[in-house]
Amino acid sequence: MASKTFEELFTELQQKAATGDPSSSRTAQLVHQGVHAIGKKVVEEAAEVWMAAEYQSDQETAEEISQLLYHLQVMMVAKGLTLDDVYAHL
Ligand SMILES: N=c1c2ncn([C@@H]3O[C@H](COP(=O)(O)OP(=O)(O)OP(=O)(O)O)[C@@H](O)[C@H]3O)c2ncn1[C@@H]1O[C@H](COP(=O)(O)O)[C@@H](O)[C@H]1O
Repeated sequence: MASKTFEELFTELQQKAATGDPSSSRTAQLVHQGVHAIGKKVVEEAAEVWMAAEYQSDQETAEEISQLLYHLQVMMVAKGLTLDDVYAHL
């Protein structure tokens, strides 16, 4: 059972970016650091998804995918993009 949907997480991250405290919110911290730092995390998490898919369990792969999706959403928030901006290309 999912604890939250993709859309619910995005709404939460928009709020964290706007009002969150970087000392307690990972999202606020990353948005404060900027696109360069977020981009490095996106690439790191993408590589971890690849390695998990090849060499680790399905559960570990799912966890890595969740971390990649989180960092992609943080990038969207940092750039001021909405879910509709991305869905328009699906
Ligand atoms: N879903 C996530 C999520 N997924 C991954 N992460 C972050 O990504 C990290 C995983 O990356 P790594 O394995 O590289 O961890 P790390 O080595 O400690 O990372 P670095 O500090 O080295 O960059 C985790 O430790 C978290 O900091 C997340 N941080 C937050 N969320 C959710 O985002 C929402 C807002 O969170 P806050 O902004 O922290 O309040 C909440 O619902 C959280 O559950």
